[in-house]
Amino acid sequence: MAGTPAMIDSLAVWHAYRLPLLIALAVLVLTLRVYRQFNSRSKTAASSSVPVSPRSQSPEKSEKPDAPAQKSISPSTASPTTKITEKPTATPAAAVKSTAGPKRVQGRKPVKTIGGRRSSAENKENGPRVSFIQPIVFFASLTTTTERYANLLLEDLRIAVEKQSTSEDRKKGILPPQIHDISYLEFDDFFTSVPEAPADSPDIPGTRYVYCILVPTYNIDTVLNTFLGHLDETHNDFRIDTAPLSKLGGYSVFGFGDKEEWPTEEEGFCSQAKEIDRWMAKLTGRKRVFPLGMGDVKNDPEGALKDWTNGLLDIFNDIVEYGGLGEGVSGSGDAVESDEEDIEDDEESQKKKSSTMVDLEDIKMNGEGDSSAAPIPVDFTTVGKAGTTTDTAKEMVPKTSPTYAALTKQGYSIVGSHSGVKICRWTKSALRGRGSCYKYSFYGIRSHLCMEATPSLSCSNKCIFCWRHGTNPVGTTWRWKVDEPELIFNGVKEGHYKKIKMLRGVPGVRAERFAEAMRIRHCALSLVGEPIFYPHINRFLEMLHNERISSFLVCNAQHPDQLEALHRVTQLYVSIDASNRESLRKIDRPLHRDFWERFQRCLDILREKRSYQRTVFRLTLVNGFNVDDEVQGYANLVEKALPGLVEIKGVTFCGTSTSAGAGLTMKNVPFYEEVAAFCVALNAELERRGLKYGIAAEHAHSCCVLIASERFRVNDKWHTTINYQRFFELLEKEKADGTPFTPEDYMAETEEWAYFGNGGFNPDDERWYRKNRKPRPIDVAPESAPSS
Ligand SMILES: Cc1cc2nc3c(=O)[nH]c(=O)nc-3n(C[C@H](O)[C@H](O)[C@H](O)COP(=O)(O)O)c2cc1C
Ligand code: SF4
Repeated sequence: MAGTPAMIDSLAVWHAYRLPLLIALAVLVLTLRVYRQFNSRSKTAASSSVPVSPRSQSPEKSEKPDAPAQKSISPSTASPTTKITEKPTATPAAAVKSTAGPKRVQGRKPVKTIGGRRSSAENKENGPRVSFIQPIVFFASLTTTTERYANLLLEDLRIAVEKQSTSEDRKKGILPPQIHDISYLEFDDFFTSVPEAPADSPDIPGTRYVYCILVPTYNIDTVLNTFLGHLDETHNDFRIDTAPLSKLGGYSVFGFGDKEEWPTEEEGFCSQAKEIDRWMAKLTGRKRVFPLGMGDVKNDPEGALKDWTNGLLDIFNDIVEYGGLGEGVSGSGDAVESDEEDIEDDEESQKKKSSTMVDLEDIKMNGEGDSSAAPIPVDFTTVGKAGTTTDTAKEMVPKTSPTYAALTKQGYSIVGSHSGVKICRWTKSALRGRGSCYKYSFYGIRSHLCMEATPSLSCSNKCIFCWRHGTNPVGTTWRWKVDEPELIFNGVKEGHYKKIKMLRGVPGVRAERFAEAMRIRHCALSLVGEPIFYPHINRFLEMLHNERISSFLVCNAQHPDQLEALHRVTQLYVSIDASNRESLRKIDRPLHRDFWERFQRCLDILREKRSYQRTVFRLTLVNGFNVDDEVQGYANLVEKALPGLVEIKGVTFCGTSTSAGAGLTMKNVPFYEEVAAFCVALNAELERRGLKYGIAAEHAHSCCVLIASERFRVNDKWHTTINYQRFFELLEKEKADGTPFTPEDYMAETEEWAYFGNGGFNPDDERWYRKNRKPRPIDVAPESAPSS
């Protein structure tokens, strides 16, 4: 059928352009639909048919009272037995109560973020910089004990206020405390929303309340149950933000209980204080400024309260000094591990999250656990010569280098240009009363008193099982700028304390352990790298000892000259990663060509040092690499160096690309039974050779066993522990008048629970098993990794 020319033209155009035209049309229709959908949704929100509550019209503004500011009660005006309840000036919640209708509460829902980190935007939400703290003491008391202590706390706070500068134009500080008896309290005034800052505060926008809550525990029905009910209800009320108290500066709880009747927390000691602490964490968006404190009414409760108060005041000063809670605490800078509150406390979410749940000790600080924090390999071996440590020498880890970024991301604090400090998982565990590392069972080191540091991040090996070697600089000689030991010493201490402080808001951290942790007692120079590589290692050690900080130094048996020149340490380790040349080459992948000769020389030096120095072999067993048929070889090495102690542990699987490249998998991680069997075999071989050793202790939790020389056996009892006080006395005497001393002079009896066969877990601590996982070798692997 023929058409008109115009029709034919149109058809031709249609045939030529139909495809682009159809696509354009489809896009247009789609865009219109999306636009309309979006538009209708936003309209629904704004033009909801649900009537707006009259109280949602910014009650703070419209109902702000003219009434005088809240009155501060000082102990002088409050007799110990007076029930004191100061009503705050009209608060948003108070205003809400005066009219009928559902509550509407101002607050901030905590933002859930990956890994518990909060964005800077969220931090801004916390409002302006905190310049003034207004402490409020809340207490409940049936038989007046807690009330008495609440008044002591009030007095201490008042003294702290008086000690501050009194100048009129004071820009920051602590305001006079208030006190309230929970029994007479209108809960809504304080525990449904945050009252407004007192009108007489010098800086209203910069003033934050901090709640200090003191409660006893009663297993009968009391006001505490009503109070707990209110906290629960507030948190779960769908009309109220889950964290309506997030505008607080923070909170902390102290409980009183009776250990005679309720000896452990499992049996109910201070259980209600614990519950309140958990609810407050949720309601405030995890703003625990100081760990939960607990006092046993039969055993110096006042002392425990004093320690807690001192800690609290310290934090108050930090808050006003730095304008917020500081790093690591929710609602402030880097909310490290803040999501733990949910992981631990929220039973429901625990169930939901069980498949992905991890234990706190596994969550490494500063993104350590983050797979994106993959190590960046850096190799410095091609540059420089020994001794080129002039001013023009390069920095080992410059701030701008990828190595610096990778290490800090893994949780190291880099000090100066070549030193580092890091908190180990056992320190966190000990702070929470969940046990210390094997060094507690073997040598009496409580992990929360121990600092893990190194003055040299560089190493001369590339061990297959090292967590960090891909990240670390390596080299056979020191050819970098050398930092002064003072700088390193002060820097590592500062870094350590800073990291400890970051843990104060973590659930379960015990107030008394937190306070103890603020005084370093031990230093493990085994973090990573090679500490004796640092040219001023002896001066650094002297600084540790001058502050009575014990020194455990681990070296990799590759630097005999430095080992020979090393001064006395509390305990000297040499890593023995294999029993023969070939195996050592495969495992340690040393950079020195004469690595075996160096290794042998180090053993000779160790043999010489053993008369006046505690010496240790540290063996790390890797199935398929250094275990099979090597008992004889290890016995040869022991026979050569005659170390005082032999620590044997299973390798920790680190899952880095390096270890994978070396063919290391979970199969290479020995089970504890395998480690124990190896120790029995080695011990038998030593015995067969007439060498006087025995299996002294174990820490099954970290897959670690200790073989000790009979030098440390007195009256049929092992003495592998160290009397640190005695060590420092002897050291100081030696320094003063040259009186030498031996390892036997400062040994102490090993605890029976640590003996081989008894498990090695301190019964005073709470054994903590990871949930929802079968025990596997990795579960019992201890330190983050063997370092050198
Ligand atoms: C009936 C009763 C029940 C108690 N229940 C517990 C308890 O479950 N856990 C606990 O640690 N202490 C418990 N206590 C001890 C009190 O918490 C402790 O004596 C506290 O100091 C009392 O403080 P108050 O004088 O301020 O009321 C209980 C005491 C009484 C009299
Ligand atoms: S694992 Fe090492 S660093 Fe950590 S507490 Fe024990 S000794 Fe100290």
